[in-house]
Amino acid sequence: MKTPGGSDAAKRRAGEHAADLVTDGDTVGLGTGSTAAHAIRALGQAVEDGLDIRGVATSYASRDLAREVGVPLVDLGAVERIDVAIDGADQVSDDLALIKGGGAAHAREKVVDAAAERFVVVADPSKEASLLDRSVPVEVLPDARGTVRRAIRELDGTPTLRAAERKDGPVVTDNGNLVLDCEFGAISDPAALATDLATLPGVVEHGLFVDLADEVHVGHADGVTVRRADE
Ligand SMILES: O=C[C@H](O)[C@H](O)[C@H](O)COP(=O)(O)O
Repeated sequence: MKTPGGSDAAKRRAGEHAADLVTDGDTVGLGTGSTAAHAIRALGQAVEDGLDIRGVATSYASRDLAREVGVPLVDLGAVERIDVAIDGADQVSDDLALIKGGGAAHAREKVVDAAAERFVVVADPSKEASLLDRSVPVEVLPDARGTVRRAIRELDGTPTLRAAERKDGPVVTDNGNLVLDCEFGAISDPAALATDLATLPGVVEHGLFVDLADEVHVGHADGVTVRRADE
């Protein structure tokens, strides 16, 4: 689930800074969420100014925004390689592990972000943490919600079915599935938890992104700081 907060100016600085990395001919992964949206808008402006790229959307929302601002799109199913992906995060740890999926887009985001030669995370300072401790979104097949809920409890997690805000009933993802937001407290070993979650039957994808981010661009009042995985 989304945590409210984070300055929009900081998100915009991060998004625009990351969009500057994109060069002519690139296939670009277009992340989902309020921070990635700033990057998509900046890319739309760059395309208007002559940049030649094609975008790969990670959700209906990023696809619609890309169309609105004039970023040419290609279907994920038609690409084998992505040059750079720009995507937001709900939380970023010191070692660049991420929690994503506040907008329930993490399944497609993970495919796109993992396929990118360069995966750039954009964030505001409210997303930074030494250890991940937010709830982990887990997308599940609708008929597996009960069995996965039980399995999450056996992993010492507390699952909550994500409810829709302007519709009765649960959130249904772009893929037609449901989301369990799973509380694990402070996650000392995200890689181990990621493996445990990935092996549960009925789990389509979870929102732990471990060893995927190449760099994180964090917007501040007076500029942008960049942290790299190889530093
Ligand atoms: O499912 C949504 C995505 O993982 C978003 O990238 C994430 O929730 C961050 O979104 P925002 O930039 O709006 O905080």
